[in-house]
Amino acid sequence: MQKTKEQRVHEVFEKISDNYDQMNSVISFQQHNKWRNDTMHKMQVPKGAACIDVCCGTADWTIALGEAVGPTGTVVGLDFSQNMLNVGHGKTAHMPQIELVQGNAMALPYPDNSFDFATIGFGLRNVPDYEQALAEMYRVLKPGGMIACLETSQPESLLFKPFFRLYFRFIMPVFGKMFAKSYKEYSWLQESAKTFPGMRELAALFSKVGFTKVKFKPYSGGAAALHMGLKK
Ligand SMILES: C[S@@+](CC[C@H](N)C(=O)[O-])C[C@H]1O[C@@H](n2cnc3c(N)ncnc32)[C@H](O)[C@@H]1O
Repeated sequence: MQKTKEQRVHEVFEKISDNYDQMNSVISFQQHNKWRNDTMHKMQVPKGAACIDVCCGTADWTIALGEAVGPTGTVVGLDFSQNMLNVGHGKTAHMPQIELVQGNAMALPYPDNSFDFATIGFGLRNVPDYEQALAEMYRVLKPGGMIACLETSQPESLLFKPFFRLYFRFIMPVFGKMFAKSYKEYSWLQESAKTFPGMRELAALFSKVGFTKVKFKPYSGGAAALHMGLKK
């Protein structure tokens, strides 16, 4: 029987967890830290806030949120890959405000109106239904709560387009092979990036789910983009 997208993605991340952090720096040329720092600056997360970081992986964004909310706040990092979470546990043991939870982005195990901020970093393109995952984040946010999504995007400049296509098709999987001996797994990353909606299309999906004041910002020529919005 053919595997579903969800099963395939789960296998990929269970397998590459040990090398993920190192690979992430290499394939984004360290840019992912800059993108996240800029996003955190825009979010202005106050001390004491309640946050959820969906598809948290090895917990880098979860940690940034944990630092922002301080000891009086709470941050849930949620991911369906126990191996990715295990790497995250090692990095968050000294931060009691962080709880790492195994769960599915398609059905968040929290009541409506639970969080002030919901983030998803390079996770949305991996889920089987983007709209359902965004609707779940909308549901668990409190009214006035903020969503921030960092994801690969489609460069809009004609100059960049062919470069990105070549990079994703040929260069990124070779990095994968060199560092993680997982050529096949990293091919998945390029495959999912290729079919992910462009910035404007994704912004329209945010609005469709109910978010207001939807804004987006391209990073690195549109290799990635930040989308933000508020729950009514
Ligand atoms: C590319 S990693 C991103 C990790 C982290 N947010 C970061 O920026 O480094 C994508 C993560 O999404 C998780 N994931 C994919 N589909 C999921 C789902 N349906 N529910 C929960 N986690 C999921 C994977 O296990 C993986 O850890």
